[in-house]
Amino acid sequence: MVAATQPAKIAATNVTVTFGRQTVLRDVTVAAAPGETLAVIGESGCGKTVLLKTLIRLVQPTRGVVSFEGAPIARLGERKITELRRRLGFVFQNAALFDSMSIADNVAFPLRDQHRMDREEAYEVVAERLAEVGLPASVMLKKPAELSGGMRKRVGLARALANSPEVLLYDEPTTGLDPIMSDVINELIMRTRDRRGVTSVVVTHDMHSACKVADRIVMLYPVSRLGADEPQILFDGTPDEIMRCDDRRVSQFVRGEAGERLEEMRAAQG
Ligand SMILES: Nc1ncnc2c1ncn2[C@@H]1O[C@H](COP(=O)(O)OP(=O)(O)OP(=O)(O)O)[C@@H](O)[C@H]1O
Repeated sequence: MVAATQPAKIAATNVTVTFGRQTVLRDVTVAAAPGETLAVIGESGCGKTVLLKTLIRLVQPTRGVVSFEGAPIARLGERKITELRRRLGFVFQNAALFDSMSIADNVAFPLRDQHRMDREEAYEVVAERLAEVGLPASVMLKKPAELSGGMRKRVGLARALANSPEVLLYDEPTTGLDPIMSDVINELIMRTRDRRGVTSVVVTHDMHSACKVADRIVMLYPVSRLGADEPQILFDGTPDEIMRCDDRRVSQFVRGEAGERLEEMRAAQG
């Protein structure tokens, strides 16, 4: 349930991010209410991952404010930001597991590193988290290379859940998976929201996944393709509304049509 009267759990307000001469985010405002699942969609390179990294201060905005429960995070010292990051879980695009560590040690990592749990205590939590993502305890002793891509993604989610975060940030959770395994991940995202009441931000270019898991969808467009006064957020609304959106750039993305990209390719080929 989305509580409209509470401040946003996590928000970026009028955020601009520039690397050298390239502006990747331009005056972007997005907010996730407590318990809400927000999907951020858009074509490759439009700045989705940069937005996610900005929300957890892995990238500093050139302008604008990122806030957590209404409080700007820019002024937090290193100790406070470490405390805040413990309240967030990050599910990386490629699962980002340590190859040389067992699955158990990968999932236990935040518990041992941040909570100073001993191995035995941490492994009890690990077994619970693995069960929560539908993996048997028998995977604990395996190495990441011994698992399928879908299993590794689930281990990545189990690790993000280790600290019982209040906010989960997912970077392309279904990329590279077959449709069945993608749906398993979608179901896990929804189940995690329902069971734990977490706020979620899901970056994806998988429209099916966005429509299934999200309460609200925000679509970004690459700054390089925009006019000087055009907003970078082309759409902000529900999955039902995006299906009826009459902005050609939005409907082409929703339907997976190449549109003017084909014309550009033909022009480049002469
Ligand atoms: N640290 C960085 N330094 C310089 N440029 C960067 C940095 N991080 C990202 N970029 C650039 O920002 C742009 C947006 O990248 P980003 O990874 O956010 O795209 P995306 O929308 O997530 O794409 P994809 O769907 O392909 O993952 C790209 O042109 C990328 O090269």
